[in-house]
Amino acid sequence: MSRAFLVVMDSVGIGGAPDADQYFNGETPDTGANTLAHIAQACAAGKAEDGRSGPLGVPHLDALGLGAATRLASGADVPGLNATPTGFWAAAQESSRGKDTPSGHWELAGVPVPWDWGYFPDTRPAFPAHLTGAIIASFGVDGILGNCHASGTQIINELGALHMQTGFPICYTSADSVFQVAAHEHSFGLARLLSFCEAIAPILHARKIGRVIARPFVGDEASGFQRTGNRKDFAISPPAQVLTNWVQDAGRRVYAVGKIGDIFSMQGIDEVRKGADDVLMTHLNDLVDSADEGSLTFANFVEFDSLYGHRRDVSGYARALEWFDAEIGTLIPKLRADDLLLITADHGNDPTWVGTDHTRERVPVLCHGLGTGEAGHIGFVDVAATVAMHLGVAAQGPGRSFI
Ligand SMILES: O=P(O)(O)O[C@H]1O[C@H](CO)[C@@H](O)[C@H]1O
Ligand SMILES: [Mn+2]
Ligand SMILES: [Mn+2]
Repeated sequence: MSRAFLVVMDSVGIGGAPDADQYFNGETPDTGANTLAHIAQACAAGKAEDGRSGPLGVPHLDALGLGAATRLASGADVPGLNATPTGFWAAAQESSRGKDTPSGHWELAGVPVPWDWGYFPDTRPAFPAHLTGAIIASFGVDGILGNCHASGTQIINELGALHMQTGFPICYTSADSVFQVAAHEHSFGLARLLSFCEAIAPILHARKIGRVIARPFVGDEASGFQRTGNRKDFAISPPAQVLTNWVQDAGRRVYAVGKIGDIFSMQGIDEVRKGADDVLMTHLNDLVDSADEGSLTFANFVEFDSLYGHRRDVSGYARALEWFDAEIGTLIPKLRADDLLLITADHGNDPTWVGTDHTRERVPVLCHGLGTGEAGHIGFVDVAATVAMHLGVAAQGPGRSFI
């Protein structure tokens, strides 16, 4: 029985979203944002030389169709990515009204978001007084810090010391539908932070805020503060059965690598493997070696987004792409003849753009195991239908298989 490996490169957009003018970083619309093309252009111009050098080197992704998909999506110049694809590729457009991780993943898994997400205004305070009051009461603290839009790494450096003095959690949001809580793992307590976030999640979910995210950190004022790997997302459940349910209901095994379990509130998932991206790559390789016949492995590699996109770090993003590409180059030869490897993304996060938020973009769909060809422009939902078709399980919802 054939197996499928669905791999999301978090935030590796390829520009060209026709509705980008409806999405913003601050006051600036996302029109023209193009994560992959702008990184490739910066590399070719010698402007991404920190820890790497020269044109963007992603030959394995390019051979699958990354350069071709980017040119189709946006017409952009993609220096260094000039391969004639030997994979099967497409450029996918999102219909959900949201440029966040759950919206992108749910739609890739076959279910566009049927509602409008709740957001907090970019004002100070960002949270309405009655919500802040409910949160303070639920936490059993005398106040909160932050109460604004922020970049998570910046705000812990600004408020980490005050947080340790007062014991007040740092609450912040972004252009996404999120309520984030940063607190010190030792002075505040990791278990306390997690139970706190779990307790307030229903209040936020009722307002269609997609996720409450615990953001634990360590360190001190003298040496600086660092976030740890103990982040945890408390997300609204998808509104309908998704690809993972379809596969599991057909009696197949579903493996989640990285934060997929959190994104889908564990719906349809049998086994979770977590860690930093290098650890996740080891898990993915192990699953290529050992995943059950007929199974789905669904993986998310988040560090493109969390370490480099939001931080507007072009060199770092390029290094991550080059690392990922080399890893994929060693993984592909280990796949079985009837395996499908489908590599895609959930939204953009152009590190050359203004602000620190995601960017509305099309995404690449790069397939190994379907021969050579192209599907042109497709929808995110068609990814789920295609994976289901490959596995021989029934698909639901609006997606159409491109095989
Ligand atoms: O700046 P940090 O805390 O990484 O926040 C980012 O992470 C959130 C969830 O992915 C996004 O909404 C974005 O704001
Ligand atoms: Mn994402
Ligand atoms: Mn993000």
